[in-house]
Amino acid sequence: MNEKTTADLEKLRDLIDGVDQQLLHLLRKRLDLVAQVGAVKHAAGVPIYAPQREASMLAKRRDEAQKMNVSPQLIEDILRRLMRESYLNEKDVGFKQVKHDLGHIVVVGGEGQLGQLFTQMLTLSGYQVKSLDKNDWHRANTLFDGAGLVIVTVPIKVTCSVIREHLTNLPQTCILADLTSIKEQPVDAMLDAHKGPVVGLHPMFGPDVGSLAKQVIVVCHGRHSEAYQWLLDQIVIWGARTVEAEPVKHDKAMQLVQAMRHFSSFVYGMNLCEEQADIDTLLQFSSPIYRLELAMVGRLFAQDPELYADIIFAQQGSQDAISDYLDNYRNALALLKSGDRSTFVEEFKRVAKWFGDFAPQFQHESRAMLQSVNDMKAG
Ligand SMILES: O=C(O)C(=O)C[C@]1(C(=O)O)C=C[C@@H](O)C=C1
Repeated sequence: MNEKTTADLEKLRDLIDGVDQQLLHLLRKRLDLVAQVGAVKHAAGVPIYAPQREASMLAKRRDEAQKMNVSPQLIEDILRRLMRESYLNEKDVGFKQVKHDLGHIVVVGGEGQLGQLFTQMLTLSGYQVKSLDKNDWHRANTLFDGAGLVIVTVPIKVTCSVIREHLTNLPQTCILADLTSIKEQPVDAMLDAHKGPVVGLHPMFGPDVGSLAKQVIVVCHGRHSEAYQWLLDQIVIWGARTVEAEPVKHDKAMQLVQAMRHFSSFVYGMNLCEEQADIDTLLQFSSPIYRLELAMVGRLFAQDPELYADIIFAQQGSQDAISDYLDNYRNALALLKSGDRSTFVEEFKRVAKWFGDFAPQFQHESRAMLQSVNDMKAG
């Protein structure tokens, strides 16, 4: 059935169409300017992401919006979305190459998704990148000859054996780095296998990010940091932020942030499957928050099970973190079964106090996310 309309409504809609078309022209104009910014940044080696510029620009536009009786949040949302577009456009121009006398780079596991992403970023920055995948070991010596940087990005379960068995004869000055999501064992293995510069990296994002702007890469220093400082500078030019961490501390955090988180999403999905839940019906009755939650769980099952098995099975300590979680779940269930509502409320308050200022901050952040989930609904 056609939507109801009137002649007056259609007249107004024509005017709106005109304004939207003007907006499109303005967007084109902005994109052209951003392309020029990209070229200037490329030449000067200025990072793609400029947080101070963003903050001052957003503050000014919010202020102006307020005076024009336009919602400050509206202009902020639009500008943030536009800046996301800028990161992608500026990336296409390429990046300034920080290190010129490096020799080539070898990505071990270059055919994997993360390997491909790093190959793309390094190539866009002017480096010569060669891939070494599982069927290429027979020509490893040729590939490593003259290499200035070797990056290991193979499944976690084989990372240490690949390093210990195959990376013991790299050129002395070559930098050895890895992108594994655990750090203690791979960094130890790299330090044992190679006597030159070593650095452990953990990109805190999946390979499907369009650009590295605002993304975080954890850096675990191994040896001779002065030799690979250029790589960290290069990463910053890509728009990412580097965060230094001790491998053991990093791995402990990963047990909670990754292994336990992914495991509970896995169980959530498994439970829906066991219950033979009808996802269409669930979605129909879903508030945005439930839809978001379902999307976060569902997206897990759109990806490679081997990858998640790798992450979840990688650390012995993850089992303890998951067992603790199960204990807490059991205790909370016992409260529910006993009908002890007041203790539940007390527990709730205790945890809320522990979250402190983060609780309202997360509420604020999630509000924007939930609104975008709602915006994306069609029909
Ligand atoms: O001004 C810049 O440095 C830009 O790259 C442009 C722009 C924008 O789209 O306005 C994009 C990314 C930066 O983080 C800040 C602003």
